[in-house]
Amino acid sequence: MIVKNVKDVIGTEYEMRTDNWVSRRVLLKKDGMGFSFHETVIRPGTQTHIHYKNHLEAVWVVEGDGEIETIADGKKYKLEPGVVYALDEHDEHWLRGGKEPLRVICVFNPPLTGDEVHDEKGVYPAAADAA
Ligand SMILES: CC(=O)NCC[C@H](N)C(=O)O
Repeated sequence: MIVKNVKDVIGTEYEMRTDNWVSRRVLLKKDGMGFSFHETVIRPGTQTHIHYKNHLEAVWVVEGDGEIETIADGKKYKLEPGVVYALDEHDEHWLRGGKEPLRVICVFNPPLTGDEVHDEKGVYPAAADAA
């Protein structure tokens, strides 16, 4: 069995920090679960273009506020604690932080290897490339 604490990821190579978000990647491909499992905090007032062409992601909002907008149809969804969204069609979207830090728990399938950040098109590389 694997038991970890997110506190042990903070400040390590598995905590990715960008201008718009910080992601603490607690379970990764190396853990052999078939998915990766992260805590992400989106900084207030930021806007991130995301298009996970190589992954499926589900997101559970636990704290804060924000918004997601799907680019194909311009639909906007308010993000608040309890909201879950799943990018089941690799949906290209804008992720916006609100007034308070937006804390979410996310799952990626296939799992991230650890150091992925969005490229200029909002994509994370496929796991084989990232390994
Ligand atoms: C919700 C979302 O996709 N935020 C960007 C970071 C991502 N959650 C990650 O953990 O790499």
